[in-house]
Amino acid sequence: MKKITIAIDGFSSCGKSTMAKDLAREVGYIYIDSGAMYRAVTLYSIENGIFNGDVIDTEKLKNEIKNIRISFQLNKETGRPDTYLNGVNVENKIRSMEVSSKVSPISTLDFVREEMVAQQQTMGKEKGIVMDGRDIGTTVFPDAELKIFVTATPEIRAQRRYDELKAKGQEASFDEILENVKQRDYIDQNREVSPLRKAEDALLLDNTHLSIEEQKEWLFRQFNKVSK
Ligand SMILES: Nc1ncnc2c1ncn2[C@@H]1O[C@H](COP(=O)(O)OP(=O)(O)O)[C@@H](O)[C@H]1O
Ligand SMILES: Nc1ccn([C@@H]2O[C@H](COP(=O)(O)OP(=O)(O)O)[C@@H](O)[C@H]2O)c(=O)n1
Repeated sequence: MKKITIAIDGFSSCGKSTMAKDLAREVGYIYIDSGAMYRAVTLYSIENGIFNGDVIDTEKLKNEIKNIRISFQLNKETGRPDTYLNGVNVENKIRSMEVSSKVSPISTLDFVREEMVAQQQTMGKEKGIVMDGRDIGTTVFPDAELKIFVTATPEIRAQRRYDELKAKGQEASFDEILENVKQRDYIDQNREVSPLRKAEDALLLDNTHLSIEEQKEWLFRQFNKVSK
């Protein structure tokens, strides 16, 4: 079976990484959560005085972007990759509401995107990779053999994220999450550089009424059609 590149894009919190991780594990591909990389840059910015309230010191971040090293390491307990920022495991910290509320503005910056896209393309050089995000099928891997664009209603997506945070024992407000999901969708779709949009050759999946199992089966069917 030939190795291919799989790009999964779409709106926030609809289940992209859930299905991407499952597929990667099953077929022995590398999985990369590109959103985790933008979240790590955001966490770095919060922790290093790049934010003054909501205002970003873009000059400072531009000077420091090359010092931000992001990597992934398999967590043996969860069987999934954890995100590391300059050698420190930040997997939990990058999922906080504070990071969620600041990540989309950081992701509009052209020099941040340039750096992340270059790293992502290096990770995918050998193919055999599943990457999820917002611009994977349009910008990072425009030649990917399989492209999926996932969507679901904002209310369902906010509910899924709410349930996830609650299950982890984290404080969460449904209304705050719904507002954040809608706000990020707006910024992600309307930014100048690589806005969130469906690549022309991507398959559309609305998983509002699909279970995790059903969407996984759907993705496997698409993979089997393309990788033969
Ligand atoms: N089809 C589904 N039905 C119900 N919950 C789902 C479904 N797909 C994913 N989830 C759950 O929704 C939450 C968000 O999924 P995730 O894969 O992190 O989304 P994304 O990567 O698109 O932000 C997770 O807790 C996940 O377990
Ligand atoms: N390829 C990507 C991936 C994420 N992002 C940005 O990073 C944010 C967080 O991505 P994510 O995948 O972790 O988002 P969730 O839907 O998982 O909450 C998005 O809202 C985008 O602003 C991006 O600009 N490009």
